[in-house]
Amino acid sequence: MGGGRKRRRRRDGTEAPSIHPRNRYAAAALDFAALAELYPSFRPFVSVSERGRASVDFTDFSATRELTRVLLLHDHGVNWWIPDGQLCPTVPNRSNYIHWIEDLLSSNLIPPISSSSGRVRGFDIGTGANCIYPLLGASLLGWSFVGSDVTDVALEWAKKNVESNPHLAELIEIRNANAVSFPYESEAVVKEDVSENISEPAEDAAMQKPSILAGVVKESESFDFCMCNPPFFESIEEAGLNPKTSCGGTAEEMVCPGGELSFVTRIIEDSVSFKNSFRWFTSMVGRKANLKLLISKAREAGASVVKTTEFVQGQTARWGLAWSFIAPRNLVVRSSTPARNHHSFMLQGLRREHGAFQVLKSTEAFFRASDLSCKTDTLSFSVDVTLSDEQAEATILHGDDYAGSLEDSSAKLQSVVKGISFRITVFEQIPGTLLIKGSLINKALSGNLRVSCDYWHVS
Ligand SMILES: C[S@@+](CC[C@H](N)C(=O)[O-])C[C@H]1O[C@@H](n2cnc3c(N)ncnc32)[C@H](O)[C@@H]1O
Repeated sequence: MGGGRKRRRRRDGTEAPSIHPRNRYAAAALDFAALAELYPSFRPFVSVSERGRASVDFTDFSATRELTRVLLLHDHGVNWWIPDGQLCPTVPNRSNYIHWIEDLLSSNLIPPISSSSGRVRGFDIGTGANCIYPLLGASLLGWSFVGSDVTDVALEWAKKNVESNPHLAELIEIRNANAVSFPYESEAVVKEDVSENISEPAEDAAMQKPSILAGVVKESESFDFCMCNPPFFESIEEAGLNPKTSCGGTAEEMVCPGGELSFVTRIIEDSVSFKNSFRWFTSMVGRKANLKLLISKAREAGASVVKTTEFVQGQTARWGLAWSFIAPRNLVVRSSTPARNHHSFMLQGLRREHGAFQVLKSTEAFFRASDLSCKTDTLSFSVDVTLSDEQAEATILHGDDYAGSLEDSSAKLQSVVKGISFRITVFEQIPGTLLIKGSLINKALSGNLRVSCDYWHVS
């Protein structure tokens, strides 16, 4: 629907995160006019400019909700509704988190948990009235879910949204985390970390805090993953207010004492008791400063693997944090090239305490093993990798993503395939965190070739 999406760059020149390539909204912008044509109830919310451009007023909650409703129905076959004021999810944004989990599950880094059946099973902490992650995960990928929440309205409407979809109903169970409320044991740790920001007395709040995993997950249960879009904010004023959109969201949905740092810290603390019951623990995180703190907390808690990503989320940055306690399956360096014009590789099994130098040497060794020529500069911590003309031609011309016939593409590309080389640079950010960047040396090729690297921290 509509025109293609362009890759965006930030002011500092780094590439902004892009929509997940498997996201069904990755290829083209939403075509509001076409949706309005198909769904009369959506028509009043679409205005058309003099130039014929259809748009939706995202500051209008009713418009945002109707768009979500028609997208879920049209693209996912899901019947859905929420009452006024409840948090209204943006379907393309929420889909990115689902696909990231799909990537985590399909990676070989850690083995499946022994009790996993054929069907992927997830736990959505704070599923909300909208129940969006279970509905998307079940309809897109056939996953089964337990979705938990604590408010009456969320529990009632999440159940309604499941029941309105008999084809998915068997896959989704909604649980009340309030039913197992008890004082939270590790409050001292949370209080210490966030005390400056807490807006109400932490001890009172602790006495009322419902459980997150403890007591909600049953004893013999196991899950492939948990996910969470936590209440990000410490006060409703802070939640307030993106004037550019109206996605609703009540105080119960958006706010908790200590904000997301406290909430995700509690998930991390709970995860220690459930280390053998979940393959991956994950959460969304709204602030980069919190992401760094939470990475450290996951490591301190003994996670064997910690992984992060950045999500495309409109104007707002959001991150994904994943951790696992399961021992990594293999200690190897391996490549993964889903499309030949996207040259990506993954460094696995490097010990966490390995510094930039060892990572640089592993990178070099990986490319040498693939018969590529490498020049390492230990002063700038970079390795320049050059493909022979034959390797370059094979890389580009057989790219799965390349549009057009092989003959056409061959003619077009002969002039540009010579001399592909790219530079991998290893940066030490905060101690214990390495950033590995791949960039093309010949910028003229950037339309045809992408280089990326994931570095898996393993302790
Ligand atoms: C930001 S909303 C997310 C809703 C939905 N998952 C989404 O992405 O739109 C956070 C949800 O967490 C719920 N919540 C708060 N504390 C919880 C707890 N201890 N266990 C489960 N859910 C909780 C809130 O009621 C709210 O519905």
